[in-house]
Amino acid sequence: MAAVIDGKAVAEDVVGRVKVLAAELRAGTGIVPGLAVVIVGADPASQVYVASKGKKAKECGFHSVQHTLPADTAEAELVALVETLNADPAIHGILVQLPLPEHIDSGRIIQTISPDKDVDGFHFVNVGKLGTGELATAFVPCTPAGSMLLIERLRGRDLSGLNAVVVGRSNIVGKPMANLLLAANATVTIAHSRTKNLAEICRSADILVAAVGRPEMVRGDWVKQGATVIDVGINRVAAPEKGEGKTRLVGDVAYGEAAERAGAITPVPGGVGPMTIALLMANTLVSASLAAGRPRPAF
Ligand SMILES: Nc1nc(=O)c2c([nH]1)NC[C@@H]1CN(c3ccc(C(=O)N[C@@H](CCC(=O)O)C(=O)O)cc3)C=[N+]21
Repeated sequence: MAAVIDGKAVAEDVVGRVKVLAAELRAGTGIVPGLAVVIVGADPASQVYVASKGKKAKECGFHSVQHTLPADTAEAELVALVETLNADPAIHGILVQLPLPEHIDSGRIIQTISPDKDVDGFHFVNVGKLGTGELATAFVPCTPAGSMLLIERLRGRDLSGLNAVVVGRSNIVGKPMANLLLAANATVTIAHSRTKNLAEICRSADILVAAVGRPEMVRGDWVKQGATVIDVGINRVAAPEKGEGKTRLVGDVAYGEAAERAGAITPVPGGVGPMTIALLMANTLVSASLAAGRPRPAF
């Protein structure tokens, strides 16, 4: 049976370090890390995530602001808000919650965020740095960065000789995850919905990362004996066994089956999700430290 990777505990560990470093920064320079979260529209799931980001930022001793804009906000207005935040010296991290309403070009909004405040790591400058291995100065997207910290704790920082398979090719998770694994010397395959022999390719993985957004798509017999399985999926599905209209969260991996073969596996919830928020705090602390002219803290 697989060891369960306690993402919540590792996230608390990361947040604990952020708190200490934020207090040191404040004592040494008077600078308080500032995080601005922008949400457009009232999607209930998005509001829950945004609230937990604000709560965690306060817990870290950060200056935390939230801008909630109506769903019909014009693109130009959102651009103007981002430009104001870019120019605000009290703000070191800007996160515009995705997805945005259809009438707004999210690419344009992301590229408006100053690369120095792009704690999501979505700006071309940060994507390019990650792609060229300039990890020492990049902001790396929080979900892959958090997943990588979990992998590091289990398998070390050097993944030479190990096969890693990433299922999913999004700009937010799949592609940056593959780049991080490659930077750690793993042999990396990116698989996706059009891949032939998906099960067979997954079975070659010593490290299997599932980020497809399809509930329980990765089955137990896709998992190599002893593999490290990182489940990035968060899918809300009906749970009639809990009562009428009830739901539960499942990942992109069929957990019970996969746990019989994996060496270690992340649960959902309590795996990658808490790490995503912890790395957002870490990125904001890094940004504030750099703005203060201090060396970049490592996580
Ligand atoms: N610009 C942008 N950056 C993001 O990082 C971003 C975003 N937009 N849009 C939405 C997604 C989603 N996301 C999550 C973060 C934490 C949990 C999390 O903490 N989940 C917990 C609890 C889940 C629950 O109970 O609902 C867990 O997995 O244990 C989940 C999802 C960040 N996102």
